[in-house]
Amino acid sequence: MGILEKISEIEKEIARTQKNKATEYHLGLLKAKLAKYRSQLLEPSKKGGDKGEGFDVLKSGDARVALIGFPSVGKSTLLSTLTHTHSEAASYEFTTLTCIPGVIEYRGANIQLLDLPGIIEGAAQGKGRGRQVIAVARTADLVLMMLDATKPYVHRQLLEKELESVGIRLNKPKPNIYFKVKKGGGLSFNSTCQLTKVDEKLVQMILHEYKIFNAEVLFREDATADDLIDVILANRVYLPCLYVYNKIDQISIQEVDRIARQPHSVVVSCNMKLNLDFLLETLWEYLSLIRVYTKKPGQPPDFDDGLILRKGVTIEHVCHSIHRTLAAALKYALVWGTSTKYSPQRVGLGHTVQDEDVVQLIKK
Ligand SMILES: Nc1nc2c(ncn2[C@@H]2O[C@H](COP(=O)(O)OP(=O)(O)OP(=O)(O)O)[C@@H](O)[C@H]2O)c(=O)[nH]1
Repeated sequence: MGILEKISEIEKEIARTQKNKATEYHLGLLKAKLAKYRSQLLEPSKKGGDKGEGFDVLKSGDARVALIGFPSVGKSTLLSTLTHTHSEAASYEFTTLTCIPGVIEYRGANIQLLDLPGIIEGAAQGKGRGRQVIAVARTADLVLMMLDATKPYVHRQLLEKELESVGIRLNKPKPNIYFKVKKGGGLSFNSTCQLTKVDEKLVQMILHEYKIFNAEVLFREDATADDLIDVILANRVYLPCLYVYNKIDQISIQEVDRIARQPHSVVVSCNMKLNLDFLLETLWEYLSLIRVYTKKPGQPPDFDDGLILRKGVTIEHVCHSIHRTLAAALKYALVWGTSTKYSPQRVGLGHTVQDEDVVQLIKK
């Protein structure tokens, strides 16, 4: 019997067992067993055959959100409330074993939401499956860090540290440092502003640490040594992060108010369905999604089937998202909406569209 089957057996038995004084020990034992098997699943297998089991989830939909958080913060509850994929929620820890893709359908977009197992401390060092958790997070467009509003702030710091140590940078732009390894000529070091955190010597020492002796380095901002290292390693992932504080039904209104005012933070209660609309709106905003509607000549726009795109895209992207040959065949486009001065306006491939624009494509 595989671990997953053993777990499901125990789960069934727990569900069958009535909760009372007489069954207390039995239940306790079952839960302990369950926890043991579940923690085994969290460890990397020696045979190296644990690649599957829910972690290789295909990227689908218009955007992908990695849900990250400690056990029992309410991730499963959030998933089952917002998506159509059911994930078992329970009052004990480590309910979520596999990474179950749930899809949020919002404003016509499919936002893939991945429910990852609660990260444990030290996950970045390769302990348990935390490593894979982080691998999934790296492929996401956004990290949704779920926190328990009743728990201390240190939880958030721990998670941030975990992500940080595997090279994930949250809500931080890529350091504005130009860096290029050269074949010869030593180090050419320059900056366009005053540097208060590093100097040439430090930069040189860091580079030597990576066995780089010839390079061109240009600081375009007052960056730190850590920023430089990020640029040298070049394998960092810069992701927006939304902190979602759940269980606000358990804390005072003053506390809710204080948390809600923190940057990148949304307060919710999954159980009581409080503020979930605002969470979805914020998610949409953070993912930079827009909707563009197409219209055939002489017909009303198709508002049921919009195109889901990212902020900043042009008519060319609109064409590509319909058919790859369309851009080459385009004569011009007519656009109605906030991106134009008047509606309709005749525009070319380079025109940037905005949310809710209506586009009519005229072919040559
Ligand atoms: N008071 C309160 N409890 C909540 C809320 N949301 C979830 N819970 C409870 O928190 C417990 C854990 O919820 P889950 O959704 O299983 O948490 P999880 O993060 O998926 O936990 P793991 O699967 O162990 O990682 C359950 O008993 C939920 O009923 C909420 O908004 N308020």
